[in-house]
Amino acid sequence: MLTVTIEKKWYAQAKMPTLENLQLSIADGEFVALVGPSGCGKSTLLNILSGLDKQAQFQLQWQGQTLDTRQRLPLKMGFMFQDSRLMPWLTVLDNLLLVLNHSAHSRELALHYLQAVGLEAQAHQFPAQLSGGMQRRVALARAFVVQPRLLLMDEPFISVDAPTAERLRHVLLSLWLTSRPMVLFVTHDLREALSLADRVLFLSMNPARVVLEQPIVLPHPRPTGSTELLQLYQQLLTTHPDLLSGIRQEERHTDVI
Ligand SMILES: Nc1ncnc2c1ncn2[C@@H]1O[C@H](COP(=O)(O)OP(=O)(O)OP(=O)(O)O)[C@@H](O)[C@H]1O
Repeated sequence: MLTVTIEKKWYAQAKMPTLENLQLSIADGEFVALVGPSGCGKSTLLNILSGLDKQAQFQLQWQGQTLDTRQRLPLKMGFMFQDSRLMPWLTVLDNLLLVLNHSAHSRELALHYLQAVGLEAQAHQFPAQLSGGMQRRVALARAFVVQPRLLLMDEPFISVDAPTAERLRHVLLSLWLTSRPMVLFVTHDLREALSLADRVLFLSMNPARVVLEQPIVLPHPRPTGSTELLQLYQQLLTTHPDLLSGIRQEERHTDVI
């Protein structure tokens, strides 16, 4: 179990803290989705966990032990961001080898993950030769090839069309079910959160706190258009209309785009 307690994160020019007294836990092998309105601090939270942001006051506990937050989290971590962030001058295979530091068996491992995302045949192509959806699959392979214990995902399927996003979620789930890292998955899209996660955490606006925690017990696969998932979605909107209104507006905005 990983527990993070953020006492305070206050950006220099801000009128109030972005995060305050925010606590969340992720069990070993658990997939947790984090939803909340734009600007509430989701990326800030991932930056703190990843070690990019060293200015926050926070505490980490891993397996009951308090960790020294001046050091990086002693867990192998993987990341996936809103854009695929592939190196354009490297082939698909070399993009994966880069994060493996060309260690022993790294080529074999990289090819294994490219096969897992259905891109073995594209190993020697460059990112620009691939579609946007394929580039996201390379980014997924790169996130998993390091065999992370904790995977931080910041809206990784934003701005791809709905069928491609559905396929990417399917690939993500098959990778996750094989190796079961802890996942913290940020999204604006409540249906996406419900389709992937074991548990969904809802954040309030600044200072952001976890205001609702929803376990999801539906079996996988859970397509975003399935009756069970839509029922759960509607039920949440009916039970927590105020809380979810900010998120729903953003979903509508995304639909329009
Ligand atoms: N480097 C920074 N300096 C000052 N303020 C910042 C900085 N980064 C983020 N902020 C502010 O902190 C708040 C939270 O930003 P953050 O990007 O974490 O939100 P978010 O929930 O991830 O938003 P979105 O869903 O739109 O990506 C926002 O008000 C933002 O303007």
